[in-house]
Amino acid sequence: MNPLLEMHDIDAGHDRLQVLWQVGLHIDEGETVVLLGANGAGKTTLLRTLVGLHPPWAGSIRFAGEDIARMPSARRIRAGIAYMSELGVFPDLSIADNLALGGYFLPAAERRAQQQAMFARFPDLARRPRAAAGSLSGGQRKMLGVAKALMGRPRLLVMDEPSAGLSPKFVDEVIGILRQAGGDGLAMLIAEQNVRFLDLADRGVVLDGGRVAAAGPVAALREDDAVRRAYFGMLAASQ
Ligand SMILES: Nc1ncnc2c1ncn2[C@@H]1O[C@H](COP(=O)(O)OP(=O)(O)OP(=O)(O)O)[C@@H](O)[C@H]1O
Repeated sequence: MNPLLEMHDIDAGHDRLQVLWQVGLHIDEGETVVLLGANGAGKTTLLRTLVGLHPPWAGSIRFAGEDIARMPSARRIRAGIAYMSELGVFPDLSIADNLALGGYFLPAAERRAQQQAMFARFPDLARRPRAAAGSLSGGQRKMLGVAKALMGRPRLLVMDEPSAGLSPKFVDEVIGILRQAGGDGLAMLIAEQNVRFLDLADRGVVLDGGRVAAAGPVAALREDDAVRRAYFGMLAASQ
């Protein structure tokens, strides 16, 4: 199968501080990949580089066969890449307006149809569509973030720490929502510190100090002693 996304030899940083060192990553159509790493490992920098919010210093990014490394963010969205930042939603805007923003590039009729489809898929959001997103519970807010990202019918959904700030109960809820969001050929890249997200994944990539420390199918990663010691032990202990 041809990869949907291929990133090769990505170097990136902030001012003169290099954060990513020759990072490579690929995702096939419909595949879910979890990007694991401790605080400061470079996960957010890598995701922002992928979606066009942070220019890489070096390296290549191909999406659906096209070189997108210098493509502006707006065109990457139109090409099928949706990004859910750690914040996810605009808390002062209504649920309906958050969804409408997610479908900003769609023709009006399609945007309305997609909004109805999201309300049907996530009934919790349909109860009070005019309520501010900030009035939702933590889990529901993530649900809205996912629905907003799905509005534009992406081929790849990129998420930065969907579990951030959530209690274990809501983490379960978010994992359930993402399970529901998958399928239909949607690929997902999820940056996380919470190893429980590996349950969702086909493959994992472990970033350590801005370098890929390990990558492979989830089962193989769980068996990798170095990875277990460095991450799973530490992360399991932090749950
Ligand atoms: N805007 C910035 N200016 C300067 N340094 C930054 C900036 N953003 C991130 N960094 C630094 O880059 C490194 C990687 O940060 P990044 O946010 O990519 O890691 P992360 O793996 O997403 O961490 P976290 O899980 O804490 O969000 C860190 O050392 C961080 O201090």
